[in-house]
Amino acid sequence: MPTRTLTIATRESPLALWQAEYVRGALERAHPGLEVRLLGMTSRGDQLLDVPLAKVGGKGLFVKELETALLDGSADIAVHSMKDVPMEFPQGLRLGVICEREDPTDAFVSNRYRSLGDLPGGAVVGTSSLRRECQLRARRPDLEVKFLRGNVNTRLRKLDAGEYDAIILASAGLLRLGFEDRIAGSIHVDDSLPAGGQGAVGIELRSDDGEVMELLRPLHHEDTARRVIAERAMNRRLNGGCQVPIACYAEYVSAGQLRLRGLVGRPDGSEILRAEGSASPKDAEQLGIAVADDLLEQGAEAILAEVYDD
Ligand SMILES: NCc1[nH]cc(CCC(=O)O)c1CC(=O)O
Repeated sequence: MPTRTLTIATRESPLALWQAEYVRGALERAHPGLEVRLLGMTSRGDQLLDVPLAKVGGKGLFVKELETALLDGSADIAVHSMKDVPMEFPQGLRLGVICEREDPTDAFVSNRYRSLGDLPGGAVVGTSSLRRECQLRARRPDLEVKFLRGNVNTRLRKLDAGEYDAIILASAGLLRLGFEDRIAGSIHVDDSLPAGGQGAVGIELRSDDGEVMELLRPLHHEDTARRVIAERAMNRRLNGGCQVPIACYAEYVSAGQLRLRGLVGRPDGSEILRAEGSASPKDAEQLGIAVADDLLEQGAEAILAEVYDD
């Protein structure tokens, strides 16, 4: 007899379901007798497929419905891609654990070309991420960037239909869904700095649910968490998320030192501000704030204000 049932609220895209199943498997392995079930739901971010996310406004387009399910008790935890999770949580909810990070890079995906450098002038590259777009345009102003949204499977289908010469996606999503053979190459973080939290899965729960928090604890990965904390602190200071031209990436340069790199750019690639710093992992939060402050001193605010007003 199961001693307890735990319900996971999840979006229904293939990637979201993979992540929820991953958490279900890890929880059931850690706690024999625990029965975990999935509660699938559709988010606004999944419905609004024909508009850039920067325009539909509001952060948390992918998490709001899941949070409602937590607050009304129909689910116990919500599983998220950390890069889609807003910086602040609603009253009564909190981030419980962050799981071990998958490959954090962006991937170059094409049926005809091997790398960004291999693309001829005028080639059409699909992405709707302002972060990817600004870095791409800065490096290759001769390419055409074309709008591309939809879940990972939809985006691959659009590439295969010939609408694009190449597309850029997170490596993590492709790897998780078994599409590693579609990755022509992962783009070095120097050339496409990832979004904060990219490749990491996080679990949200009710703040007062100590019992569920205890169940989640074995899934926590401290090294990943320190990196993601630094990245999110930078994003929080800049008031940005996945839908703005902000990128950041933290990595260990040694066991005792975390390095964070961040950038803010104009979507057209005409200007990119960069900053970096390092600190002890225990000071991850302050590291993120320091790198953000450096970017603000360089004029990040003006760039971000233009993007929000557009
Ligand atoms: N914004 C959508 C989204 N959220 C998380 C991932 C990929 C998986 C991850 O970063 O953990 C993706 C797709 C993509 O950017 O290609």
